[in-house]
Amino acid sequence: MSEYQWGVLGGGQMGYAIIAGAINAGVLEGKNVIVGDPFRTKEKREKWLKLGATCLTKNEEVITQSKYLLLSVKPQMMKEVKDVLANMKSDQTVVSVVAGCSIEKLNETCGHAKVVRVMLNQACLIGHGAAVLCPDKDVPKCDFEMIEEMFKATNGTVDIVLERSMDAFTALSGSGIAFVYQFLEALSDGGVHAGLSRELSKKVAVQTVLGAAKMCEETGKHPGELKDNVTSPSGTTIAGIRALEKAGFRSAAIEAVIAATERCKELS
Ligand SMILES: NC(=O)C1=CN([C@@H]2O[C@H](COP(=O)(O)OP(=O)(O)OC[C@H]3O[C@@H](n4cnc5c(N)ncnc54)[C@H](OP(=O)(O)O)[C@@H]3O)[C@@H](O)[C@H]2O)C=CC1
Ligand SMILES: O=C(O)[C@@H]1CCC=N1
Repeated sequence: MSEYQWGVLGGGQMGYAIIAGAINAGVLEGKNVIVGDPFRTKEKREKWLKLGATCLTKNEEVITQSKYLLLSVKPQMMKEVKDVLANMKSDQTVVSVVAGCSIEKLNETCGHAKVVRVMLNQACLIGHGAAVLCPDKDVPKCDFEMIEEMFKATNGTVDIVLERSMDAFTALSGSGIAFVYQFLEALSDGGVHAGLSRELSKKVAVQTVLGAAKMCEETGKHPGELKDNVTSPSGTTIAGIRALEKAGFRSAAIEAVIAATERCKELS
């Protein structure tokens, strides 16, 4: 369990998912977390207080008191926080999840701090994220191991990758979970159209997606092979697959990842 102080700059969706996930997984304690955010709503502050974290509106105080700093502001907000980040010291490490923000840019912005770029998705809240880490060359081994341990506790997969692939991972993992949510919603809409109750349709759609993902993971088989196993000649599945193909389903999914990758490049 990390006894070091973790600072968070930007206590929104992703900052909360990462820290709450680590606390839930038992690798971090709320009392070691200090969050800098405007806290414009009472609800947001209360969510963090419930974790045992300290909430501050002065980012300077968060920076001076943190060994590790989770940078989780929106890319467009980087200019608002650059003055405080410039004061960071060489014994501090910034862990940035900011889409499209390169290690070079982080080094220019974060004073003398060491830098690790991370991408993942919000399922880290429940220990099922898909994380990729990209440490800068000068990150001390012990600091990187501490960070890696935290992300291993909150993600189903953790890989160390080259920085040039970060935009694609942002699309596949960070945004990809939303594409799956859309598919899930559409699947349960289909069930409702076929006469099922909304509640039961959603429940079965969720379990179906979960089951498909588990089958891919546990059998190690190609999704295409698993699909073939389901598809009886002249059966129901091939009728549905024909409809998906007619609507350009697979191409739409590919285009979604390409569009998100391109947008990530634009953000940088
Ligand atoms: N959302 C996701 O699933 C993922 C997001 N990311 C990345 O994480 C980052 C955060 O995204 P997300 O959590 O969705 O965004 P949010 O808007 O939910 O979180 C950003 C937070 O920063 C706060 N904030 C605004 N100005 C400041 C400031 N000057 N100092 C400190 N905090 C400030 C915002 O407050 P307020 O709302 O009041 O302005 C908000 O709470 C982004 O860079 C994104 O690319 C990466 C992977 C997945
Ligand atoms: O939509 C976004 O820009 C962020 C980055 C990845 C997921 N959400």
